[in-house]
Amino acid sequence: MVAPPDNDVLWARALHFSHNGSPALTGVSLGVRESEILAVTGPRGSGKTTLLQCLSGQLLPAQGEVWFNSTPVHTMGPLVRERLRRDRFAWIDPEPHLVPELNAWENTALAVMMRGGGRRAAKAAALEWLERLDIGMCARKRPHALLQSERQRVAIARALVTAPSVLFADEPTAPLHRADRAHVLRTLMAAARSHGITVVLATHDTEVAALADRTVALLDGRRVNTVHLPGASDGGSDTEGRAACSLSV
Ligand SMILES: Nc1ncnc2c1ncn2[C@@H]1O[C@H](COP(=O)(O)OP(=O)(O)OP(=O)(O)O)[C@@H](O)[C@H]1O
Repeated sequence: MVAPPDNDVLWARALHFSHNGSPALTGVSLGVRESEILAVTGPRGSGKTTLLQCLSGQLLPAQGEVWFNSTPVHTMGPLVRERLRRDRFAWIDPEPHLVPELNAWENTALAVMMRGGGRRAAKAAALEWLERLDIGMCARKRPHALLQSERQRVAIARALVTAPSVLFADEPTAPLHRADRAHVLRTLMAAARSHGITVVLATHDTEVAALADRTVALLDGRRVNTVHLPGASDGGSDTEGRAACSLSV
């Protein structure tokens, strides 16, 4: 077992995964650099979600390795992986999954309290993030009283409020309208950049992928190419440089 390169916060080698015998990933390798925003693109069924689930320790690959910093994730037991996900990672689904009995700020603050944060500080951080995502006025509403797009903003606030090391976002703006989508994405990306959060973003939308530093494309569970964005700078053998990008909230 060889440890990953130092500048990769996440690193995967030759991942294979099958869902009930049908292959979803067949030999995918990639590295994600610290504070990088990486878009994983590909058509429906190409393996994007499965790749994010393997990288985040939700699924164990049948073959291959996943490393977070210098820690092997693929050899961790379920409890250690769970703790890693809770303490260092965050996840945004295409559909918001909120606790129906809790209002918007409580749903958001829950992520902080699960990491051991106090209620008062958790509430303050939650309200700040809801405000930043333009849903401060919904803070006391329960999920059933919110629009789908508002619920998704709450889910995004909940993911950002803990300033995770890595944010996995699986089609995070799928339930939003076009205008909403751009604003929420820019907020998400700007927050990630200002807090140094590494983002792995699954999307089949080229406009969304264009906001990332780098794109990795999948087709039928394999990597097919890498798009270099204008401004990518380094020229080594692995030339997937980081594009200059300035976004503000
Ligand atoms: N729980 C599951 N059970 C069986 N097959 C699955 C399951 N999840 C995914 N698959 C299959 O694995 C393959 C990869 O699916 P995956 O969801 O990772 O792709 P994707 O690129 O994220 O697709 P989408 O954009 O539709 O979410 C597909 O063929 C899919 O049908």
